[in-house]
Amino acid sequence: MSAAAQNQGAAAQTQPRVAVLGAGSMGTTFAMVLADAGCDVTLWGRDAAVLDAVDRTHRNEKYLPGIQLPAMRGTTDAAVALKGASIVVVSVPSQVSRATLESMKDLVEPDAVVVSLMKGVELGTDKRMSQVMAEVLELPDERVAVVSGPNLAPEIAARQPTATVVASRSEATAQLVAAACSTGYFRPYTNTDVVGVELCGAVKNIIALAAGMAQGRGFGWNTLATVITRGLVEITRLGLAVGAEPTTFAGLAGMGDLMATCASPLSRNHRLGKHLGEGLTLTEAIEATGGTAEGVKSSQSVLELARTHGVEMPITAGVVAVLDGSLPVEELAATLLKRPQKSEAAG
Ligand SMILES: NC(=O)C1=CN([C@@H]2O[C@H](COP(=O)(O)OP(=O)(O)OC[C@H]3O[C@@H](n4cnc5c(N)ncnc54)[C@H](O)[C@@H]3O)[C@@H](O)[C@H]2O)C=CC1
Ligand SMILES: O=C(CO)COP(=O)(O)O
Repeated sequence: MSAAAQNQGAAAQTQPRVAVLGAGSMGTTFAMVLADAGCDVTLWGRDAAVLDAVDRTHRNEKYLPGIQLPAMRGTTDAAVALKGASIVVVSVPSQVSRATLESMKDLVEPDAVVVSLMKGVELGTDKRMSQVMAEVLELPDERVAVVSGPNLAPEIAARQPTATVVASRSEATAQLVAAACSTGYFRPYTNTDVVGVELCGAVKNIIALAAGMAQGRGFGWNTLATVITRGLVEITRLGLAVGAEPTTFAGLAGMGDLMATCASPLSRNHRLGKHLGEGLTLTEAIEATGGTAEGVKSSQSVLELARTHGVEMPITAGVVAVLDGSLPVEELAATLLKRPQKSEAAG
């Protein structure tokens, strides 16, 4: 089926101009979704060879090998990408989002809606990505949105069906972004719970590291199901403490993304955890995994955030301890299982 035939988005009628910042696997994939949905897309990144190929041949062999992209522009010039863009999508690694946005803040159109695809929490400030974007670009709530869900980039790039959540405090903004990225294979649902949707996306990466570690140790489905289920309890506990809506956790951004990321070897966080479980050092595991595994750094900021709010997150604390070398990975399961007995109803 052609991209045009797949397009079911209202965006096709309006052709919003969209800048996507970050030409890695997710930035390029979401640029593809937007273009398939009828948007006029410019992808920005730092690597001239990558962006030149995107511009001329509509391919990004470095991050999406074998995928033919729809027509879009590629550039390393942020001014070119941002000029006239009514929607700006940010998809760089979370820990460089502030510096990236600082360098472009004067180029963003004054009424543009800014959308985060990033699933991390900033080290040092413990801020979610929408908070970083709003702070740097001085955005009101109605110009901020986040997209999060079970969205492994290689599967979306193959145009396999999935759904996602577009969250904004403004329902109108969520609807605008959802219309811009709605295709025959990508179905966005709207939500106004930005805090919950964003935290689910960041914390599931840490739980996926733990799931990968379990797999690397040779444990099977019972262990995986336990990590996923108790991981969701941790996500819910932190989310509720910082003001998220209870219904978000069972949704696509919560349970949906947790399942995809914990179960799939396509997840970098899962793979990195597995390498650690198999006995690689952190440096070796990062090297062997490739790409951005947000949970490595965000585990520290999420644990900080949890401590600030008096929330217990034992899996996250265990992952942090394995990553900083204070807990051997072989001892993670025993450390978690020997904690004092408690009622499941206590959450
Ligand atoms: N890959 C996936 O399946 C999904 C990723 N995400 C999120 O998307 C965000 C981006 O991840 P990916 O695209 O997957 O990562 P990636 O590792 O594929 O690409 C990262 C991109 O950021 C660029 N970059 C690195 N440092 C930079 C800097 N200082 N300034 C500007 N650009 C810089 C790299 O050159 C590369 O183009 C992450 O927060 C991730 O959690 C969300 C959903 C799915
Ligand atoms: O967020 C993702 C899927 O929804 C991608 O997970 P990884 O960042 O672990 O690859």
